[in-house]
Amino acid sequence: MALVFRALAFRYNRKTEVFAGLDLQIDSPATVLLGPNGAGKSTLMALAASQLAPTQGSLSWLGLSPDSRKNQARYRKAVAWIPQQIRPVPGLTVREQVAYAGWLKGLSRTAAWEASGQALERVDLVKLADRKSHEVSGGQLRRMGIAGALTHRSELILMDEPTAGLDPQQRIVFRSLVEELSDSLQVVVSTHQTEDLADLYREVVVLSDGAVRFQGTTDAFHSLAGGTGSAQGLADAAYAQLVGREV
Ligand SMILES: Nc1ncnc2c1ncn2[C@@H]1O[C@H](COP(=O)(O)OP(=O)(O)OP(=O)(O)O)[C@@H](O)[C@H]1O
Repeated sequence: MALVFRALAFRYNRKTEVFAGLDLQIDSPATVLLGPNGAGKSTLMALAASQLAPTQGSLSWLGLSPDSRKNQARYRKAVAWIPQQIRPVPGLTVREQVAYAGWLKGLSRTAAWEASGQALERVDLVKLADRKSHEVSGGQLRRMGIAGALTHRSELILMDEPTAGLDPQQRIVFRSLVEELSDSLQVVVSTHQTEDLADLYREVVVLSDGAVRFQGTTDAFHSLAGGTGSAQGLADAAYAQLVGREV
């Protein structure tokens, strides 16, 4: 399990350089990416998903780089991306939308339909399978996105701010899903929520101004706070120490 960025540079335009030579290797099955607004988290996720291409440098997943059309197709099959804003195809049901995700990644129609049923069970959305996908809640939409990734057996799932806007109950559902997923595949999540850090994620990466300020286990992250207290209190204190701001 290794997502590797080497001397990665990326700019949106002449004014906005987000990364200028980033080196980062993510091996852990469950990693959380923290950072203040504008740190580059979403950009890094989109690069890792091969939705954006580096200006310079390289990235790879298990040695595979999305550096040609053929490699990109293979890469995107293995690496799934759940962006902040999921835009369902209007008119499709949840089950159709999930099957569509599998079909887009090369499954036959029959295989995609079968896989969508299994994936919906895994994310606990069977009851909503026949609901129109644009009529479900934000948390359900994200689970639908994950189900899409499971249809084509992604090995790495990148989730950008998956808990933003979720109520406490939806966060609990999401949490157990991440726990379950990280037993069999690699998960990288960007978030502003430090509350379930210790229980859910084995590794923390803190990004600020396009650079890695910290990478290590959640215990090592908490110990930066240099005291005792609740896991969330320690995480908040460690974070504030690294970037001088609150999450
Ligand atoms: N499409 C774009 N065009 C130009 N600049 C962009 C674009 N998207 C992001 N940026 C800029 O790139 C930098 C990194 O943004 P990014 O969205 O990756 O940060 P982030 O850490 O995900 O922030 P947030 O926590 O607010 O989502 C910021 O300075 C942002 O203004």
